[in-house]
Amino acid sequence: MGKLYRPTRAIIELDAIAHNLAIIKKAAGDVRMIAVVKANGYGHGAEAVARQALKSGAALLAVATPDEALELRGQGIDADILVMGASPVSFIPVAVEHNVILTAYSADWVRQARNAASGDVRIHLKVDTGMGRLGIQPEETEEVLAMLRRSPFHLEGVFTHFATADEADSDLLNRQGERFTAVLKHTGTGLLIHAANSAAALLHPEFAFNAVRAGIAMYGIAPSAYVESELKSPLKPAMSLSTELVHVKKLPAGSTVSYGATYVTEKDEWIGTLPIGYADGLLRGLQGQEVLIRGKRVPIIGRICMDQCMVRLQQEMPAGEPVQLLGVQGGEQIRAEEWARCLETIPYEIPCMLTARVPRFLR
Ligand SMILES: Cc1ncc(COP(=O)(O)O)c(CNc2conc2O)c1O
Repeated sequence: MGKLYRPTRAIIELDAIAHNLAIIKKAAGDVRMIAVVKANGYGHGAEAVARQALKSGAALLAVATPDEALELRGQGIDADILVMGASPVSFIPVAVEHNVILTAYSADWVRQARNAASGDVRIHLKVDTGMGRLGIQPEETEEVLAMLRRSPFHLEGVFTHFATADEADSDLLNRQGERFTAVLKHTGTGLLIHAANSAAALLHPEFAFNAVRAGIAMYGIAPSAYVESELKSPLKPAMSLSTELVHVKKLPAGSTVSYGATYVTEKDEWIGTLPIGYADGLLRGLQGQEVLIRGKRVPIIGRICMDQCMVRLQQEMPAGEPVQLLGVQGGEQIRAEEWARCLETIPYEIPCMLTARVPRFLR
C-alpha cells in the first residue's frame, strides 16, 4: 500500500484473531474450525484473516459467494474453501477447476447441477432446519442423498444454520438441533458435520458436531449481549479505527456546525474536524456517538458529512491530535457493540460497513 495522506485508518490485530479462535476452540471442544471470512472478512480483510485463521489451525475457510472464493484463490490461498451461499450451476466447472467446495442447497439445484457437472465436484449438503434461508427440507434428505449418489458429486459435508443461537431462549435452537440430528441418521459417516455459528460454538458444545463455523467471535465481537454475558473469557476486538484532528477552532455562542445547521454552540466552544465521514462507513446515524481524544470521550456534533465530521472538544487542541473512534485510548474503550446500540442495529454490521476508502493496516 503506497503512502497515504489521510490519517484515517483501521488497524487489524491478527493476534486478536488467534486469541479469539483459541477461545472458540476451547468452548466448542475437539472439533474442526471453519473460519468464516465472507464479506471481506467481515470488513477486516479476508486474505489476512484467512491466513491467520489457517495458521491458528482452521481446517477450512467459508465464504458467501463464488466470487469471494475465487478472490482468495487469486490471492494464493490454497486451503479448502466452502461457498456457503447459492452458487449458480454455471459456476460448477469453475469450482472444479479451482477446487472450491459448493453447497447443495435444494433438490432442484442438485437436479440441475448433476447435468452440468463433470469431474469431482466437492459439495456440502445444506439442510434447512428452521433458518428458512437455504437448504433442503429435512423430509427431502433421502431423496436428495439418492440423487447425489447417482451424480458426479463428492459429498464431503452436511450442515445447517441456527437462527437463534445468540438468544437466551434455546427452544428453536434445540428443535433445529433435533431436526439436524435426525437427518444425520441418513447421511453416512466420514462427513464434516457442522451447524454451530459463533454463538452456538461458544455456548452450546452439544451442537458442535465435528466442526464449527466461526465468524463474528473470531473478529472479537460477541454475537449478542446475551452471549457476551455468558462468556467465560472476553473476546478481543480485532479491529480499531483511528484518525487525527485536522482542524480546530473556537466558535462563539450561537455558531452553527455542519449541514442543516442543526448544531448551534451554546457558549464559546472548541470544535474539532475529523477526516472521516459516511463515505467511510461512519454513518450519519452515528451523530452523537463519542470518540476518544486524550483518553476522554467527546461527542460527534452536527450532521456527519460524506468525508468529515465535527466533535466538541473540552479544550483547545492541536491539529494532529490522535482520535480513536473504535478501540482503546488511555483507560477508555469504544467497541463495535456501542456503535451498534447508537445505530440500533447488530454489531455484525459495524466492521462490515467500513468502506474500502478506509485503509486496513495489519499489526
Ligand atoms: C451459513 C453461516 N454459517 C456461519 C456464519 C457465521 O456466523 P457468526 O458470524 O455468527 O459466527 C454465518 C454468518 N452469517 C451471517 C451473519 O450475519 N448475517 C449473516 O447472514 C453464516 O451465514
